[in-house]
Amino acid sequence: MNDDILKVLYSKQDIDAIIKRLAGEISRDYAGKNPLVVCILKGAIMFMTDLVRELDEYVELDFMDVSSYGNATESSGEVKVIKDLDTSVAGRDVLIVEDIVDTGRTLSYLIKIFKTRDAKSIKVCTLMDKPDRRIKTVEADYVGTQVPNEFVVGYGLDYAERYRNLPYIGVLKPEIYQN
Ligand SMILES: O=P(O)(O)OC[C@H]1O[C@H](OP(=O)(O)OP(=O)(O)O)[C@H](O)[C@@H]1O
Ligand code: HPA
Ligand SMILES: [Mg+2]
Repeated sequence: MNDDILKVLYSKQDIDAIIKRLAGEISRDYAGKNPLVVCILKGAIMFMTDLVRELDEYVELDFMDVSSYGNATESSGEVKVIKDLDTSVAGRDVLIVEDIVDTGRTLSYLIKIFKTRDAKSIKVCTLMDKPDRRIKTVEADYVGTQVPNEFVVGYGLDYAERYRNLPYIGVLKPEIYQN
């Protein structure tokens, strides 16, 4: 295990089981719909690529890069679009794929944008939900698992751009970000 990790919350096997369940629900709900799956970079990259390989239906993929955390463990409060979609969402069934919903700022911003762009439907699939920290009232339609109010890293999630490539999700030792 990486020395900076206090404890592992979800092993790769745990994550795979969560993804299989979510993929079953999504495949059932989107049968015949050809949704546009929008991966929110960078955190959701591992989750999205594993999730779509478990889906039965045709999907299209696009990517949007938004950021509010910079190199910190607290949201700056301002969400910035760093890379926009290539695809028009007008008239499309959009499935936003997120790694984590924390304060909810990122998600509420994205939903607002996609509504103004006339998406036919907007749903959200998140691997993790951290409801204790919510500032914006927003809920995902598909939730992998709820996590406690701790800063988690791995499987796409970073602290200061590190730990994204860990194959598991763990809690970072507080001394790493307190120093
Ligand atoms: O609910 P919130 O408080 O808005 O937090 C959740 C968002 O924050 C993280 O992204 P971040 O801005 O760190 O960018 P990254 O995915 O590139 O790490 C995470 O991947 C979510 O997108
Ligand atoms: O717990 C977290 N870990 C990493 N990135 C995050 N972005 C929001 N919450 C988190
Ligand atoms: Mg981040």
